[in-house]
Amino acid sequence: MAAHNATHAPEHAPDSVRDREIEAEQTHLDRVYRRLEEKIHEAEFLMDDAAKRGQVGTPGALAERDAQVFQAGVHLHRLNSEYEDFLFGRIDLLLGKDGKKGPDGAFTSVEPADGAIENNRATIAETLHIGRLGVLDADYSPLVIDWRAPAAAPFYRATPVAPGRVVRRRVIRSKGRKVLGVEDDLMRPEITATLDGAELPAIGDGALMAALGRARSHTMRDIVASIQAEQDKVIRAPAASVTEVEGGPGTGKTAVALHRAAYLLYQDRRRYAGGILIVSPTPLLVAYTEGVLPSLGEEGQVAIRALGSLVDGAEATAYDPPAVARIKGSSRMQKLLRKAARGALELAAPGAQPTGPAATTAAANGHGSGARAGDGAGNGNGAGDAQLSLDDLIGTAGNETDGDAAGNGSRRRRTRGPRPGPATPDAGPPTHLRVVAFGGRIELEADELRAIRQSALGGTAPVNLLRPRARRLILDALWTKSGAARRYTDPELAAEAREGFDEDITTEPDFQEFLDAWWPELTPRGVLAAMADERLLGRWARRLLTSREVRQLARSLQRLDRGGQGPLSVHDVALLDELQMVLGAPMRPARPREADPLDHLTGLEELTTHADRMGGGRSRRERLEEERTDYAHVIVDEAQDLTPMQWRMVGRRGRHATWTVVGDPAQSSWSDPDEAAVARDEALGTRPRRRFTLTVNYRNPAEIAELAARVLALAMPGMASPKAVRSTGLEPRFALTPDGEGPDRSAGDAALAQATVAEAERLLGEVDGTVGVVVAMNRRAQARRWLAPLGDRVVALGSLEAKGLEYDATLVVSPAEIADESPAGLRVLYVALTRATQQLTVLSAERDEPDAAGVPDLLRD
Ligand SMILES: Nc1ncnc2c1ncn2[C@@H]1O[C@H](COP(=O)(O)OP(=O)(O)OP(=O)(O)O)[C@@H](O)[C@H]1O
Repeated sequence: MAAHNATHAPEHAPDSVRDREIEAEQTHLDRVYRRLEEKIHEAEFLMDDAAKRGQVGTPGALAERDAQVFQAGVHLHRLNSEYEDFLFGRIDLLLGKDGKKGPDGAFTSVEPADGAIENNRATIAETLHIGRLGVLDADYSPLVIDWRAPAAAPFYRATPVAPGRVVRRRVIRSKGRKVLGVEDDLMRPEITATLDGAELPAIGDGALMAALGRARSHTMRDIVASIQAEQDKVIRAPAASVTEVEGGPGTGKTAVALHRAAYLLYQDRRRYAGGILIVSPTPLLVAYTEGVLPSLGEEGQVAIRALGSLVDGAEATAYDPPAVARIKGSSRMQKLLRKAARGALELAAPGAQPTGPAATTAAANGHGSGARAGDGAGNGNGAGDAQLSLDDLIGTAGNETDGDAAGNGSRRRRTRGPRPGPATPDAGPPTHLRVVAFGGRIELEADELRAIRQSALGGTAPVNLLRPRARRLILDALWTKSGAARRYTDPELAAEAREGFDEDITTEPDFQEFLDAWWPELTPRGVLAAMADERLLGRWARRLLTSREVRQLARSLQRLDRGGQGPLSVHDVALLDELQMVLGAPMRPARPREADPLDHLTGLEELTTHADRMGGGRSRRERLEEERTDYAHVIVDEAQDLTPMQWRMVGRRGRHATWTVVGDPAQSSWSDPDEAAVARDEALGTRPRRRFTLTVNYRNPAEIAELAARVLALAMPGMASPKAVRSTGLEPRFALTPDGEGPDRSAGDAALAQATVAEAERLLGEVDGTVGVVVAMNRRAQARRWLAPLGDRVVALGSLEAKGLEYDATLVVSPAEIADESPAGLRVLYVALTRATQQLTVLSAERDEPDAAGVPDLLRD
């Protein structure tokens, strides 16, 4: 049921009635604030009392005290927060069918009692006020119902078709403690209802329209006062599975996703506090939306992260052209990265931790080891032939030899030349290992070392975690070559001798250096940097990428230095995450994923809980961070844009999670949706799925939606566009600019700049709020320069950056340029055309082939 005809806006009531109704709501709000003040005093007393009780008591009592302090603190913090509209709704209801009340004091029945309406007349039996938090009066009657409580559901769900008990739904607008206005929707316009003997009046034009008409700012507002029925179903859907939501532009997918997070926290705070991750496509969308949850009273409980900052220490700042993005996002990268990680081992330095030099030479003093080995083999049992003397231990790199050191059996550390610094890729890994033991040399040559490496790499375990296995294989090989095993008939003695042998070798710093160089600890950034070498990449990418793709990929990675430092793209970040898995050691977030609610409480920052004190010295924050490499619920916004590699990255964060996935295939900027669908299925696993579709466009006026639908028909023939909920009577405007692609490109650009600025200025004069100017990605920087003088109400955006955002007015510059950017260009253009809440201007260059009216070819009927 479409929301725009789901509510009946009432006739205008006279001002005196309006004033009286506002006055009535003011009286209620005053009562609520008086009660809140009482609650604040109670909370303060509780905290004071708890602090006085100090450290005394049993562990159980202390834990209980901590819990009390925590609860009181959270409550206090919330009550003290300045909400613009703490109380925002009211429903007037008929008597319930069974007359039963729930724990919040409200009737539970959805349906009215038989006989509640007679001859189209009825009496209001219950009035509920809805707010951001529940507040009970001293006698436990509900003063305000939390918007997420079951009793509040009819506020969102009731429609004239299925009104249930609701007669009138009212949205109350307030600022601080002052009620500013009310907007009513009648769910049963055909009946005359009375409240306390007086007829129930209806005020205003309907809450939804009032909300939609407001000017947009740089941050998104919550929609708690006007959530529509189809949206409410998604918000309150059970969390036990995967909730998939599709809907066109402006249908409220992002808004619904955010409100769902708040709802889940309300439903099961113990499970979800700090454990919900919202993945957003861009930092711009994160910045736009991150104020919504705090406005719903959920400060610091949900991690909202952009795809480019999901990984420890990485922050995407660079942009990959579509062809490169396509390679990096493709699931072929999985295999390629595994090969690259294994291949990087051969390079000694790329990917190696830059700690410690590679062992290109080595010598050991052998004292401790020789003595110990001797003790073990000789002393105890007189097995004279067991004189193990580990004299020297040498690893060599390249063609460097250590004949002297090996030959003279010196027990002193040799004097060396300057030790090598951190290994460079050119140095290569050591190719020999030489140990002098039992007075003779034991050597492992290049092919033997290679065979050992191959054998160690045989499994699927992470490369860095295979090092101990490789070390063991080396020791086995050295022991076998020493022939020592043959000298022992007694297995116990043999084992003892072997133990001594191993210990002597492994405690030598030079052996450690050899290992560091031969099996370096690889880092994701290092491996990525190694892939910038086209020749190596070509080897690793055999049968996976074409030679053209190899060239494109290698070039794009050349913006990183050898350690892998340098600007990363959003696609590189997913590769780093994959490499982290291939190499081993789980990623940790750089920043805390969630703020500890305790930190927000004035005066409580210093407080430690009993659990903290018992927690082995780790802070509460540290424990929370550790717990949250895996989330309890993952919400993916703009899911249509995730590449296969990004799905893998996000999937790893929700292995045990339930999911909410919202998106619109028609807005996908990823070129191969089928490949992404496979990766998405893998990430979501076999959990049952619940699907919802949102059908009403709350953002664009019908005039703009209609124009965008023409591009939708080209981009995704047959796909239905959502129904616009309102119309402004303002048709989109078409403007022309001289061609930007002529022989003198700079002259063309100057003309484009002039036209862009002029149109943006015109729009600034037309709307109160923001103006978004959308250009092709490669014009981003240019457009920012052009528009900088116009102030911060104007924002210049590359086409891919516009995702999810909205502006009062939008200027789309050269649709053809945007559409030609990538194979998904038409869908990206569809996104650009659906950003405006009020006015749209399309500026064409010659490339757009505009007609006489200035309408570009792509947008003609
Ligand atoms: N029930 C509602 N009441 C008031 N405003 C609403 C409602 N639903 C959505 N909106 C508003 O409509 C606009 C579009 O919502 P939102 O950005 O969530 O849509 P979307 O489906 O994510 O769009 P897109 O796919 O284009 O990113 C926002 O300004 C949002 O606040």
